[in-house]
Amino acid sequence: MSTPAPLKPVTVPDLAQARREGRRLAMLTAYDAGFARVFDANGADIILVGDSLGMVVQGHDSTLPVTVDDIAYHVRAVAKGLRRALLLADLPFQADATPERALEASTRLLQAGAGMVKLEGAGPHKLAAIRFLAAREIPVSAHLGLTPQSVLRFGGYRVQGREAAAAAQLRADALAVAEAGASLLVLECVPSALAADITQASPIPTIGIGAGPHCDGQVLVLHDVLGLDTGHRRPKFVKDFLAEGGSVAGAVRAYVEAVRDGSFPGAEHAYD
Ligand SMILES: Nc1nc(=O)c2c([nH]1)NC[C@@H]1CN(c3ccc(C(=O)N[C@@H](CCC(=O)O)C(=O)O)cc3)CN21
Ligand SMILES: CC(C)C(=O)C(=O)O
Ligand SMILES: [Mg+2]
Repeated sequence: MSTPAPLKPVTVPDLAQARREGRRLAMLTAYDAGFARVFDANGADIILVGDSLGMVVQGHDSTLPVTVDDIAYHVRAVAKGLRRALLLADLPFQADATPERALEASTRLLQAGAGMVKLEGAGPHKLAAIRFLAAREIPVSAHLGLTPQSVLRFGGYRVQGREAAAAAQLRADALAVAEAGASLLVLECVPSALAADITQASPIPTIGIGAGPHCDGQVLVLHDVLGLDTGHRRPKFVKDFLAEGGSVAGAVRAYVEAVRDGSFPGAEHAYD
């Protein structure tokens, strides 16, 4: 019996380095130490404690009920399972309503074990929060396109950026979040051509979910990568990797491999 070789943990600068080297990033959500451990051991680069937990763990039909306490609880659990992957934590609904609230929530999440926080949108308050956090040594990921915390305004979970004006706004927002200091950008449910254009224009790496194959990485929710029925409508962009992987570990290996070699997402998982 030998102890496993020490793993080099994924750091924030590694994200930009991966993009420069053309290595795609594979990200998954996890909510507990058990899954986090298996995801980490099988190659996931980033583990997200997403506010999607409101839907897939708590059973709500939106992410709005999730609190900072909820995210912090799951961050503590997930952190115990990680050796290599970067731990990203969502700022839940209204935790980013003011820069001061965002700083307090983010500090708690970093102290609970996260390495970066993510917030949705690029409105004036959101850009101010990104700027405030980045200036205070808190790595930030932005999240644009279908931002689930905007579900009441959107009137449902709809593809974003289909019209020319909306696409131009999204492109401008992507540049603005990077300028404000974000180090990563999640693009959710946008047409593939728009995500490709934004990825090319963006100074920071992009991670797609329902954003086609031309992003610098991909993310899926744990339940979706394993084909679980969550009781909610199954989005077009998900793929059940358990079928081909044969086990949870095998599913993660298949997902990571497919992201790295560019075979996932296929045209059937994208919007045009
Ligand atoms: N299990 C799960 N997976 C997710 O990816 C996810 C969650 N839960 N909860 C939080 C948000 C909500 N998300 C969603 C939910 C529904 C659609 C959806 O039904 N999309 C339609 C688009 C219809 C259209 O405008 O054309 C689809 O058919 O894919 C997309 C993203 C993504 N996030
Ligand atoms: C789907 C991803 C990007 C997310 O924000 C979440 O899981 O909450
Ligand atoms: Mg989220």
